Amino acid sequence: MSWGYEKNNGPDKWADNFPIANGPRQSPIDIVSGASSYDKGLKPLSLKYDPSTCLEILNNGHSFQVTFADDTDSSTLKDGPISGTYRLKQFHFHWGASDDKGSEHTVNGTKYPAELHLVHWNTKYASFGEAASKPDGLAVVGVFLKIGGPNASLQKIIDAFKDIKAKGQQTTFGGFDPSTLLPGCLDYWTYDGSLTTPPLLESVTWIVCKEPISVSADQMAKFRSLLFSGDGEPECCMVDNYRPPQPLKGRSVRASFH
Ligand SMILES: NS(=O)(=O)c1ccc(C(=O)NCc2cccc(O)c2)cc1
Ligand SMILES: [Zn+2]
Repeated sequence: MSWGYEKNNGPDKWADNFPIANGPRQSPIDIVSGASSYDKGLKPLSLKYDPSTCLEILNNGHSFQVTFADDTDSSTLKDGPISGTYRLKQFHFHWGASDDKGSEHTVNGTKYPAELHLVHWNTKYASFGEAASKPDGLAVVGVFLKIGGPNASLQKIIDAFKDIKAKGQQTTFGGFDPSTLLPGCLDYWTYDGSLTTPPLLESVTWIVCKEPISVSADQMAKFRSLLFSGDGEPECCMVDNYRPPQPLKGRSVRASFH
């Protein structure tokens, strides 16, 4: 039985096969804004994305993800809390069965209906797979989604859902610019954490944007029409694919803003 988000294979069971689930730098966390410390040494994020590196969109049975060509430094993250150059590998989302939950990180206990993760790997290593096992190997930019007006950029992604409804389905998806999914203000919190799904590797510098982007209630409903299940299997809606906040275990959370 592989890991998932159901009662019998969900976050509370992951430690059975992945003991690092109870490790010292697990993600996500609840961000207590009053306990985060402003660090004037933190630089602004430098995100440079090339839409021509966008390759395909796929349903991997846990979320849907848009994958990028990462054989050159065309789409990169620099500065912010990191040193060196990190390449964009993919982005994906986590969301709830209803608008009152769905994000992985929370802010002062507040859950957002969804959270975007832009996943980057440190080019001091040869590949994503190698970087994923190093303490400074990955950097994930998290962006909260809140219910508001329709998001034109998200709509392009939603229009592709008909081709990736079931687990294992994928389709070409080119020319998409992920910077259209970023909020206007790139103020962020940052802390040392992990992947939020198995193998839960403790290799992620988390960069969580303070400002959410908007998504309409109808657009959120389309996310919930995707399936965890494969074609021909009993249909199981892809919802609540989020891990709850994990213990801080003494870590500090820094803020790039006052
Ligand atoms: N939700 S998350 O952004 O923390 C996240 C990002 C990427 C991954 C991921 O790539 N998992 C597959 C994987 C992990 C380690 C090494 C691999 O070769 C593949 C999982 C969770
Ligand atoms: Zn994620």
